Amino acid sequence: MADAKTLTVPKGATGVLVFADGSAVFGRGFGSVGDAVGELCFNTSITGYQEIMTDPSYAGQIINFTFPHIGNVGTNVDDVEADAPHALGCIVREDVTAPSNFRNVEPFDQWMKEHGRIGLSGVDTRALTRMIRLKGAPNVVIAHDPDGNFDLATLADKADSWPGLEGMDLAIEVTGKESRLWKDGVWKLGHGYGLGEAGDERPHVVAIDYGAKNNIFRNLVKAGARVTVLPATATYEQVREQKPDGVFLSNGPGDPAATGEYAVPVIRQVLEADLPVFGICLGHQMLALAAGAKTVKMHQGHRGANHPVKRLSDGLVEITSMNHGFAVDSDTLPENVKPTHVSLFDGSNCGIELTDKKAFSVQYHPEASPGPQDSFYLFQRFVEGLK
Ligand SMILES: NC(=O)CC[C@H](N)C(=O)O
Repeated sequence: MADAKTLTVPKGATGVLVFADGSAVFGRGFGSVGDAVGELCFNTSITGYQEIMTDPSYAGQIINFTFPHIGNVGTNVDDVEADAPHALGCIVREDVTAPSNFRNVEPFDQWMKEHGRIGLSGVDTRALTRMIRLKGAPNVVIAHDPDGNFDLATLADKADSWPGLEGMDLAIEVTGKESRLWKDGVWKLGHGYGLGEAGDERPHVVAIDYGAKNNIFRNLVKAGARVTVLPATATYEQVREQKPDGVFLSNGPGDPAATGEYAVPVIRQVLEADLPVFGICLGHQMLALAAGAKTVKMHQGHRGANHPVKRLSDGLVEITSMNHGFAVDSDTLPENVKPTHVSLFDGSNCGIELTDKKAFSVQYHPEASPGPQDSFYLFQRFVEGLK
């Protein structure tokens, strides 16, 4: 690391990561040219970079991938969790090579450029990860310029003046603006996503989209539900108009406490009406807020595809996909909220159930994408409970 205020840009450096304290890490830029400010986090998944980059929960964040080879299978039109990438940029160890995969449609660096996302390669991503583990997730600027012209002091000031994710509501920015009927089922080689089962006899799930990953909706369809997606700002009356059999609360970016300002009152009304509820990640945090618990910002967060979680009912361990930087504070759970899952990495809360309602939620991502399939059963449990 070098001091951005005193050092010049090394020869050949076309990309840089600048920290609020003035330190900097140089490398080679790819994707879009320019700069972006956000929180730096690390993800330990070995596969699924396209799903990770398009997960709307990464809005406002820059991802440091610990796996060294990112981009080498290119990009395709299927492995997406939203229409476009939401992470602002990414940092990778090795330079992005020409894509080698039969499903490739567009090289990773070109895809990043097309969507205005900045990449930085040739960086010691393990050292960055260790730094995040020691000091917590920092606010940074990622910048790319083919001529290596960086005003490092200005970039450091930009990182310094960014307010950070705590208190930031980003769901409002990434949510779909219109209500829509969801159609796709889960992906099959040679068939794509196909259509879910037809017919209106299926239990109707109204899914509130705080920045949802598409694979959640695909899994709800696979589990036998008809899914209608409503924007994050939907009122209780709008939820009710859809005549739901159950309500799903999606994942999403930003601080749950900030997002909860408009979402939590609606969730409370849904609970009062005794509608069954299932929440994932941000949806989990907001169900907990609605029940009277509190959320906290984590030191480094959990992001990867191999996080062990213990199911408290029977001690079974699920290997899960995770992406969160806030957590439900277990010490604040009211009487009627039972913890159901706990992280085996740090003991943090990973699931709750309301004892007096048909409502449960998990902090992890049972839809995987990318990740293990141990927790698909939760979709089944929710949809079967609606019949
Ligand atoms: N994946 C998510 O829904 C993330 C929830 C929340 N934004 C967090 O970082 O904790």
